Amino acid sequence: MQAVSTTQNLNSSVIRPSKPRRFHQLTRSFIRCVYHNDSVQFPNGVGLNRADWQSSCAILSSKVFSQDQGSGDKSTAPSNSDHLAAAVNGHKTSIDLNLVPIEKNNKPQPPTQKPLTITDLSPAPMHGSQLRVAYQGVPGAYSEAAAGKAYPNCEAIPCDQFEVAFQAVELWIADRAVLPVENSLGGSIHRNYDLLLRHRLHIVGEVQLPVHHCLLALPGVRKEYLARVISHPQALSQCEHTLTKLGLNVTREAVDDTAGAAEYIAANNLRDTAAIASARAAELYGLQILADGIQDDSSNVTRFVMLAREPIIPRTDRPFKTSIVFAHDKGTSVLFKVLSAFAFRNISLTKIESRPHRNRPIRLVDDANVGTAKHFEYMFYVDFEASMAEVRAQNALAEVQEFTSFLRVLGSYPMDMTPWCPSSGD
Ligand SMILES: O=C(O)C(=O)C[C@]1(C(=O)O)C=C[C@@H](O)C=C1
Repeated sequence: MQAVSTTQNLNSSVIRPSKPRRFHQLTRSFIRCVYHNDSVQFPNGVGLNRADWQSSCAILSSKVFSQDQGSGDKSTAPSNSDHLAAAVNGHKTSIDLNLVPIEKNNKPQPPTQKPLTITDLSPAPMHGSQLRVAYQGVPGAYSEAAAGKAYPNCEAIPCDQFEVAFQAVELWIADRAVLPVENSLGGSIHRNYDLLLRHRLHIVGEVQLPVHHCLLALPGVRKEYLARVISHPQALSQCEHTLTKLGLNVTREAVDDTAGAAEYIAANNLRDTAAIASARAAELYGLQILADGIQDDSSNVTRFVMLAREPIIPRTDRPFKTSIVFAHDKGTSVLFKVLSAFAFRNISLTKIESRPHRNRPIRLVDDANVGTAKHFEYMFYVDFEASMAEVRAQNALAEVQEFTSFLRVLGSYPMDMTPWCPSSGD
């Protein structure tokens, strides 16, 4: 299974990339030309004035840049300026979301497009005008569909890991990344929360995608022949009860993405294995649909965030959401105070998530009489329903800053307000 094993082998090298000397030199000259006049030009032609945005949210830059937990080791994680690195385009992709070759005789050609790996992240010329959007997985993955929903007509760039999608944007191989952060059945995708903190990309939007799973197998295979079901761990957990109800006597195996599971079955002609994946993956890899709509809940939905190198300028003429992450020195007792900064201003929280504090996971409290208490320390991620262009949001964050030792705004972005339509199978 190419995509799956590649991913696992690359894990350590991707997280700690080595930076050749030439990389730094290119980086500096490129920054000079992009940040001319202190304004940033997006590839789509939209100009941003950084001063406007920075003053409008008036946030906390010294804390923000000094205390990022994952990137604290500057020798290994790319710095902010490194992220605006040289124009690179070593990865030539050809696939269009709507233009996947499917032959008339029902013998589909599997897509030739390979997931981006760390070796593709090398400098090369700038790209053309089509927005290039990195996602994790191979064609047919839900993340690819989310990229297409977020940016219709984009060029979707498959990446073999979440981290590679982040790096693709940082290295200008892609203009945006679209990554899952939570699912209505499976919960949070913690890896991406951790990566948001470690990298310097900004959340510029969100998109919610109804996820409709199918059980796929090679043509002619019947459910009774199956010994194994493979898929992304989230997809397996989203279908857990239905698999049991179908009476399948199968082992479950996790792989990197749903469509990759379908591709693997087709490539290896596995007649005892089924994949949980989309109907589009069945079409792409020539599998049949044994069961349709096997998610445990028909309103199964995954929320994705769109990431860019620069923030968007927050507005007040439509509903906005803001995502922050913070930590504090005084244990969880501060949490109530932080949350009340929003409650007092009638700002609704839509999500709160905690992750272990990497640099300082445990706080010891010694009491001579009873011993040593060991408290876990956390990074808290909060989404709230307000734009950073609103004074109440700015005031709330100014107050939050009083209680916290670290605070970073991950992004202030338009809420996905598309009408609700549970997964229908397309
Ligand atoms: O494997 C895929 O197809 C993905 O896009 C990944 C992913 C996830 O990470 O949660 C996305 C949406 C679904 O919830 C299941 C899997």
